Amino acid sequence: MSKTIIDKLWDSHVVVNEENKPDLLYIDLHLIHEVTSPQAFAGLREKNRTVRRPDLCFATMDHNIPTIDRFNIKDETSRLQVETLEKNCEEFGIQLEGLNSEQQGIVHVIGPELGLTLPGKTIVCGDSHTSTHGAFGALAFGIGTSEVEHVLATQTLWQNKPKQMKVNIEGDLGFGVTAKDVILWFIAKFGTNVGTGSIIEFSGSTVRGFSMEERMTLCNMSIEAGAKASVIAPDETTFEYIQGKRYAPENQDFKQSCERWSKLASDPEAKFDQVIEIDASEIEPMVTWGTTPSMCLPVSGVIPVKDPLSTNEEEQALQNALTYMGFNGNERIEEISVQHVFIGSCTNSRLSDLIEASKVVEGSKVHPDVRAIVVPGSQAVKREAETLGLHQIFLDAGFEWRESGCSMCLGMNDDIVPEGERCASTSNRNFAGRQGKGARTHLVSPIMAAAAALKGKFTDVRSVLPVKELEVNRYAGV
Ligand SMILES: CC(C)[C@H](C(=O)O)[C@@H](O)C(=O)O
Ligand code: SF4
Repeated sequence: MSKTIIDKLWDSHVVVNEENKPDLLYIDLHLIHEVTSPQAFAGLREKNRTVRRPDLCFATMDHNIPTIDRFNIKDETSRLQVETLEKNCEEFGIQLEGLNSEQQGIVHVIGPELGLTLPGKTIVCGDSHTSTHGAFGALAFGIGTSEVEHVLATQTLWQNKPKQMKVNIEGDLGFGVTAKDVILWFIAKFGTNVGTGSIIEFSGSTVRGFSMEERMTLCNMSIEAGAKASVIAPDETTFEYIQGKRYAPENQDFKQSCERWSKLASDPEAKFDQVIEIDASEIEPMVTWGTTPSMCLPVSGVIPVKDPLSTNEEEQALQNALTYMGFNGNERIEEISVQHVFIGSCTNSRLSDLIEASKVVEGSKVHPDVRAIVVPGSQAVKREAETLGLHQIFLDAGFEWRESGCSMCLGMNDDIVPEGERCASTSNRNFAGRQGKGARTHLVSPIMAAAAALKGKFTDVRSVLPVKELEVNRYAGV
């Protein structure tokens, strides 16, 4: 029988399969961070249990940590979570990349760059953006804290098999259009529920042409389209990225792995529950204006006012979003001024993101009314960027250059957007209060964020630099 890549990944991990019951799946890699693990470890302790496979767990701290003076965690709860993770990892024998580790970083950035994230694996983490790892042809999804405890204790997880959706993206992206714009455009067009109950396979020539970092951006935000997970079939680009990574298979083992991984593709006749076709040439640089990622327009767009065709509920959602964001409707995106620019997060803090943003910034100055920060996704990204001199380009322009962490992506650490102020952010969520109480978030690509930093308002990045400067970077990563 023909199988999709999702069937292949799923079926090869089923430990128990009984009719009308969820399947018990074996988990190959369990990523852990400080926010969603404390109660899970406490649960183990209460029940006098151990961690079944500490060697398949890997922990880091990223959400709560400061990005300036990183050892000085002022918030009590944050400090407690970080200290608790340290104690738990020590007690249960789990490898932890803590604040003084050269391998520390956002969990979804370090998994791939260390070669822990590999095709064919099942990967879970108590974090919704675990979908990022699907870019490698892994079955990767976020789990809740009680499931974290279950995986720690058993290395398995009960799961109902989701529906399957194929999103096929064909053709070349226009100049200045990035993977971030593709996923924002997709959510703007099909909504935040299009993927609900499904795993998405992204396919097509556009996706094949993407670097691993671009693929990760796409899969990272599939969760904002409601999907449980997303996956991209591994290919030469994937293998090239993995080769030589710290924990990746080596030599003969690597060659054999590649042969095995090459079979992880949907069979031509395989059936999906839904298929969506996208023409990449339609996509433009995008900016969110509201409080969901689907409230999003091309940079040339105008913020909506009342839509006569909308239901009462939709009308209310629109009005609430306009009020929260401080708009009346009818404003042009390019009129919106920003006070903060954040280049970072597990969506867009990898080396290629920083390289692209630096090309926009080089030789210019941040607008005097803007505070702009660059937060590399990991210590490795930071080191690589510094070797390339990117930090100097950003610093010379007036950006702050920070230590790695989740930072301004969410209001859980010192990097907060003050009430009523606007931030052009390369992160993935823009709901009310995400970057701090009353903060107004606009999601964009790294190059659009860089352009906004220079102009003090949203601007079409395509007008900022000549074409040759902005050739999409195919750098394979650190
Ligand atoms: C803190 C964590 C549970 C959360 C998530 O699961 O996504 C965070 O990473 C986020 O992006 O909102
Ligand atoms: S960078 Fe943002 S989205 Fe990613 S894990 Fe951290 S908080 Fe979640």
